[in-house]
Amino acid sequence: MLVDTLSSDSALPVVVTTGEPAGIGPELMLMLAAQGILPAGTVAIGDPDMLRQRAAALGLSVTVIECSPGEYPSGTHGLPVWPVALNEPATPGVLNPANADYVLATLALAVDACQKGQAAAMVTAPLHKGVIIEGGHPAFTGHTEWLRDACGVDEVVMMLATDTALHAASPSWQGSGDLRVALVTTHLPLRNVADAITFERVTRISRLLAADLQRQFGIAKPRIAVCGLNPHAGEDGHLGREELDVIIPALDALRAEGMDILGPLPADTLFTPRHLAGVDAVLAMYHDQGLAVLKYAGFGQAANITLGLPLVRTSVDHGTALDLAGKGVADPGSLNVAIALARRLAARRLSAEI
Ligand SMILES: NC(=O)c1ccc[n+]([C@@H]2O[C@H](COP(=O)([O-])OP(=O)(O)OC[C@H]3O[C@@H](n4cnc5c(N)ncnc54)[C@H](O)[C@@H]3O)[C@@H](O)[C@H]2O)c1
Ligand SMILES: N[C@H](C(=O)O)[C@H](O)COP(=O)(O)O
Repeated sequence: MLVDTLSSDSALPVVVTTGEPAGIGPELMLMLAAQGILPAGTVAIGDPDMLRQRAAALGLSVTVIECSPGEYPSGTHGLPVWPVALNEPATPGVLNPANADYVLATLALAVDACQKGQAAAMVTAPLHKGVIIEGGHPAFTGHTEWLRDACGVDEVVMMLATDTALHAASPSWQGSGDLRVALVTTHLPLRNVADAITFERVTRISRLLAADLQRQFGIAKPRIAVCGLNPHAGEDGHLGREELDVIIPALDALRAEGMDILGPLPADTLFTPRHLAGVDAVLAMYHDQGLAVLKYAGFGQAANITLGLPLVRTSVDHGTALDLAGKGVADPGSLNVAIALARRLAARRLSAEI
């Protein structure tokens, strides 16, 4: 399991931004509500009329209950929604930059609610980075970086984790337990990755990862396995010098501080059960190095957690899936995992007062 079995006993709701309105986010939320598996105290943030139209189009029997931000009804079977109005009507599968500000407004409302103590945690359904950029936000690269700036912190860490506890019957992940993968670099072109792997960055991200594995996941002394950047972790400098010049000195410095760090290890064999045994998290150097493995192991059974924030934020392990939007066939499993994990992390924070 990712964390202990604490369930949220906070009186505060967990808020879920419904994401890109042309994507699958709105219907995944409606599907969970229609299946009756949304935990009480879950509130959606989005356009109520869009959600009603999407429910009707998909034949989902869900009563959308519009509430004022900060309020939510208890004991009802519908989907409580804090309203944010679309700028223009949304069509499933068809992106519209005019709604970029709507998507960001849903995020701002969720952050505000967490900061004001009106919500215990926030969960984000997928947004489409490209259309946010085209909608007038050229520096936008993703929720993770946007939340870092919105919360006024210097650094955050993107970590995705499988949660087989919620999918005990799934055969897809045959490793030594749940897999957690954090990233040194996130959303930047592959061409720029090597230059972004600096001593400073590797040490900062590793320290944040270890601190939040302790603080949020209750792991007293986390063991972190670190990937090399180059094939065969650089082959002693013959296949790239980043390991010798940057990563090994950074990991040596972290070990000298008392951290339990393995590596750098060749990334192609690090993700095998023998190497993962006893490891609490893998630190990958770049997005697809780590997330391809994580998603192979548990797509639909994993969640994305932003570490280093003053609030709890989880998200799905997938994107807007425009090819599936409006069809009612997308898998809501990851959204379910993300909501359950947010509740557990919020409960842990509450009990530990962290
Ligand atoms: N948490 C997030 O906000 C988040 C996460 C990942 C990607 N994205 C964004 O989503 C957009 C599309 O990205 P992409 O095409 O790389 O990835 P994607 O996850 O949207 O789609 C990749 C493939 O997975 C399938 N898929 C995705 N979610 C699924 C689900 N719930 N059930 C079944 N199949 C599913 C899609 O149909 C597609 O074939 C991009 O703008 C990307 O940046 C956002
Ligand atoms: N890197 C994430 C993934 O592949 O699932 C995704 O793009 C979401 O990132 P944000 O949470 O930063 O939007």
